[in-house]
Amino acid sequence: MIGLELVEIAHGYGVGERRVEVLHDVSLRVEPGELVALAGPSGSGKSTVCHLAAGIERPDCGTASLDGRPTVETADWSLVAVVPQQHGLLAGLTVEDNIALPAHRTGVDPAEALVRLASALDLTAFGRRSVTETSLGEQQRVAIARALILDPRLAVLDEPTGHQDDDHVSQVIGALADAARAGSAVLVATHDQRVWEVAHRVVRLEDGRVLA
Ligand SMILES: Nc1ncnc2c1ncn2[C@@H]1O[C@H](COP(=O)(O)OP(=O)(O)OP(=O)(O)O)[C@@H](O)[C@H]1O
Repeated sequence: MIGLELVEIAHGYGVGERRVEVLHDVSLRVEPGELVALAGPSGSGKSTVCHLAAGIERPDCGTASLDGRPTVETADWSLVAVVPQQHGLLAGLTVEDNIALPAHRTGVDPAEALVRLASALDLTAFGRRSVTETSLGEQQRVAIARALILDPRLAVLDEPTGHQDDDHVSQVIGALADAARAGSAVLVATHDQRVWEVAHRVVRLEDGRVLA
């Protein structure tokens, strides 16, 4: 078990008068097989929690760990995979090559998972197209497929339905629920009530604190 553990995290940005304290004493756990939604008003700190959970940043105080190991030391996408708000796709690559990138880097054959995820997320028709020739919603689904291609131990997704219409929201939610069923710990920062409805738990942040 174990999975993701954030323990008594405090985090902020800047120095001196420009210092902003963003998170205060945030503790949160996502077990393998669990889909947890992180809700809260704009500016409450959801993206900051995602960055720390995914190991993109190291917390000022407290710990962010996966199975007991700090996520900031985990560069392996089969362990921690992330969908940032800006998607982070490689512009020079096709849709398929972006999705398969974590597999290619680790020597895993992506063929079966690529077909499955492209179909589940309605990406099959333009797999060979450059990502620069796709819509923002399509790019977001490419980033989600890329995050899930190695069945990661932990997937962290920041507003993964933000650019989707209703049908594609259902597909994204289905893919995240499938990932959790397959054993991933899934943390989703989202304003989208449709994600809250399928999540095992909804954790609410306000002013950088977890509401009881
Ligand atoms: N690099 C940074 N430097 C300074 N302040 C920052 C930085 N990143 C975030 N902040 C501030 O931290 C607070 C929390 O931001 P964060 O992006 O985590 O919120 P959020 O809940 O994800 O918001 P949204 O729902 O609008 O995406 C905000 O007040 C934001 O202005």
